[in-house]
Amino acid sequence: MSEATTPVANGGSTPVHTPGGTASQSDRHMPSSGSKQRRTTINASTGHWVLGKTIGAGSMGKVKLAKKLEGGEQVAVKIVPRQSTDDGHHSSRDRERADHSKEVRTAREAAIVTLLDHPYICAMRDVVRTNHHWYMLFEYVNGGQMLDYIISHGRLKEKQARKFGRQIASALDYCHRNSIVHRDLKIENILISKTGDIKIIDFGLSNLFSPRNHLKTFCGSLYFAAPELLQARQYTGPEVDAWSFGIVLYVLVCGKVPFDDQSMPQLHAKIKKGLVDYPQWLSAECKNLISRMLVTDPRQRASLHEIMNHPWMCKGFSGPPENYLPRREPLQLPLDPQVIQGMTGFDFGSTELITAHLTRVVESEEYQSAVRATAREHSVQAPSAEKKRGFPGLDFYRRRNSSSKDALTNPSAEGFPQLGSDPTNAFSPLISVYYLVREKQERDRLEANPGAASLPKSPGEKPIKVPDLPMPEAAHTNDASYEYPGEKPTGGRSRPRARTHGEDEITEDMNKLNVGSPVSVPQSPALLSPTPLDEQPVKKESAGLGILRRFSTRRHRDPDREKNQKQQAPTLSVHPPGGDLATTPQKSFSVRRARDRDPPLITMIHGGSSQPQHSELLTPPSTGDHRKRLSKGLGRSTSTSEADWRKRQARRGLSDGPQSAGLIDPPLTSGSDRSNASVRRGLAADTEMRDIEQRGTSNSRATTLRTKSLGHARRESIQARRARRQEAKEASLLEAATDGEGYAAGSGEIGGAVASAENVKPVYLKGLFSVATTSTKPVSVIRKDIIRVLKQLGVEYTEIRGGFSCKHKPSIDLNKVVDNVPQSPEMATNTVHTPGHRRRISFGGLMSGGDRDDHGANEKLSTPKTPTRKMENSLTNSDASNDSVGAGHHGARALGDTTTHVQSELGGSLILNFEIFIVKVPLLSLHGIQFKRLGGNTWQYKYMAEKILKELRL
Ligand SMILES: Nc1ncnc2c1ncn2[C@@H]1O[C@H](COP(=O)(O)OP(=O)(O)OP(=O)(O)O)[C@@H](O)[C@H]1O
Repeated sequence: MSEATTPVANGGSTPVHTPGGTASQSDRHMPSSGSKQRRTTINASTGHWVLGKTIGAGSMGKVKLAKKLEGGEQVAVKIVPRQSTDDGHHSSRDRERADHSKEVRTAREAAIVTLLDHPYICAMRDVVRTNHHWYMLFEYVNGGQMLDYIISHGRLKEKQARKFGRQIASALDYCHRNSIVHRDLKIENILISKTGDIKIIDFGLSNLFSPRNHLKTFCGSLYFAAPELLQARQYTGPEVDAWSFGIVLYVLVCGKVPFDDQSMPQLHAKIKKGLVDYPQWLSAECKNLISRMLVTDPRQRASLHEIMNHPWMCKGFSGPPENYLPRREPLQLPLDPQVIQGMTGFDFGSTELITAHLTRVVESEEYQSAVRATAREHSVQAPSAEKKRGFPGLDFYRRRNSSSKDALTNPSAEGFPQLGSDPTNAFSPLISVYYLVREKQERDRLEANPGAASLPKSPGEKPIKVPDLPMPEAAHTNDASYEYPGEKPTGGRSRPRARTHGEDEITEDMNKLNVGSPVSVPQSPALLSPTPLDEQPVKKESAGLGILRRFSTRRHRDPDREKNQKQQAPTLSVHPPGGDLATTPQKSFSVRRARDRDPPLITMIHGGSSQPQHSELLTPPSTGDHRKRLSKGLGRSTSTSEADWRKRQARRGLSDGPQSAGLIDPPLTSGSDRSNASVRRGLAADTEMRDIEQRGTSNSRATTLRTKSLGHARRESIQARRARRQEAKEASLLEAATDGEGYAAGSGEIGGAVASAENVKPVYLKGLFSVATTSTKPVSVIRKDIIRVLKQLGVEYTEIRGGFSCKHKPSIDLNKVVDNVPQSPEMATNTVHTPGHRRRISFGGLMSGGDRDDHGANEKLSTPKTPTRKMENSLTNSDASNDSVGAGHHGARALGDTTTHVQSELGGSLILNFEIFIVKVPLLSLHGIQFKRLGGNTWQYKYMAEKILKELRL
């Protein structure tokens, strides 16, 4: 039913509330009932946005590009359907529960992210909730995913990894000091901006934490999940992010995940044991840091503070990364009622309750003694720099940083300030949110009136008018928990992502503080009232499978539930992207629906023991000087992101921003990274070659790669002049062809689109290319090569502006083979029906639907017994997918074996949708190719990208 025909509270006559303002009411005039029209515009408080092409998809929904009518600003819109469309597969109760869970998670993500202001966290611009959807408008991050980066480059040099690592640390520290834990940090949730800086996305599993309480929701992706999660232990919060960060760092520097196994139980066991294999090329410092992060005992694990101060992190920099926390003073009474008003979207209860409880916290002896202690500390140290980092002690840095030996041996807690001891940082969620709301209001105020003075110093000042954040109707039940009740049900996501074995039960801080009774909070934040938008519910689309999501033990753990799941699971099908622009009045958008409507046939790519498997596939070709040269932008000390952020801050007049001298990463001066570079390069190259040989991708590949890395530079020097001449010619043409975001005139699908330089999109990603992805060949040759390789690999493609829209689809209907599949998925081998190429390609477990213990022969066609199961290797909410797990059904003890469910979505995950763009690398006389995954399994995608690159021989 279209939204226009669904009577909703507040209908079109009531202003739509958003965190950023009030949306316009024009949506109420959208087409009426039964219309198949899909939304093409969004009216939000920030303006009118025209939806463009789909740029990503996850388990919550799809992400589309949108352009502002006024001014052309672009944003990424995460479109989250509010009603599950798993018709016939779930009982209505299950569906309701799932929808409710999804609702509160989305509301929480919106509520949290809208308050954050950090250069390395993807900012939310606006949010609109309609009858059927949430539209979350984020800043558009157009540099691709970190995953793509790793695929193109393989493992990173430590210096490059350090840059990213510092940015991740900065963002996490900022979150943690605001009482927010991300809980789903993984390589896929790290995007790269056009300036080469990271942006963390997807706070859908984030939550508030209290240093004095515990969470117990089991969520995240298995490969990145901390051992305590697998053991169903309660946790405070930051420590699980620290573990995930350790995994991410390992992936960055090693090009593979540290814990991997085809067998789910084995994988669980490996994670719990925490035995990590460190490649020999890794520096001792890097190894030490990762080993401090991947400590199975969370109490012994490095805190963010230790991580940020670790010698490896600080190498070449003047100190730990900046965390961009604004300067804060301890709270004093009276509280600002306007700020309190802004906290009502946060599940803390009414304004009266919030005021009462916050007052109690501020008056509590614990808070007051923390204030006194902090004041004492600050009085004996240089205040500004340390405070800006949120760290209390300068001598502490000196101590930790003065001796790498010290830092390498001491446990995390020793000598480090503990979260919760600083009245301005993570003392309690209530206090953190108070600061965040106040700072957000201040930013809004300064944006609206750039000349305005900074924060009002007293609550007596005239309050700033901010929009209300009313609760959604579905969310007015609650208890004294910071964890939304929606933690219980899993969430009706098209692909459940949040996995939990329990519900967090954080008792309100005041209990622990002895200042009063627990806060009674309403259920979930409501950011918006519904507005009558007419639209087709966005259908599910498979994409964004976690890098780790490919296993499941569920069917082996509980046959009954397995059967149940099979019955309930959606049939194998690929849904068209419902939100695409079939009816858009904006002719300027791309229409790319056909690829998603194709039948759910699977092209079975071959597997074989000789083929690369999972994480090993991440190991890249070796790189040479050429790559080094190309990559030199990565070590920039002050990123454009930071610069942008600073500019914003400066505009706002927030002098306490990150612009403080000395706090920003200085230019890299240390030669230590370079000193052993050649040795390490050699080692790395050798190791890579060994890897390549071991995994059987053929010696010729190794040779090719090695030759390429050396030969490419030579070739380039010869061809450089010619290319430069070409470049000048092309430059004028490029400008006109840069709109590769779906706003191109006409359909956006153009024959022979990249036949000439005219359609080549220049990218300013210097440093984000490697030998494997760049070439001095003319565009026309690259285009022909790509077409040749795509045909050779049986990839369907359509030429689009600047590149190719590709689909690699199954050629076998899994429904027909479902009963014949062997149990063993991990050595899945399938036959590729590609003309002239019978290849053996292993999905490396991506087809896994069961564990290894009962697997069959390697060469068998291996697909999950239940084709509709997801192959994700994510952890599943106890309530997710209507499967209770953990204590409720199997007992927490058995969590390791029972809580990770098969969540197959074969149809979606085996159909790869991706794009290849031929791009121009400015100044370097090169063209590069960029991959972008739109949907399908990560590993399959990774393999395909590697395969194409290899065959292209750029
Ligand atoms: N701000 C953005 N700019 C550009 N692309 C984005 C942005 N946000 C998301 N995407 C793309 O959309 C994909 C899905 O986004 P996101 O991870 O937020 O969705 P999700 O449904 O929560 O995913 P998951 O299944 O991992 O939980 C991302 O992997 C990315 O490719």
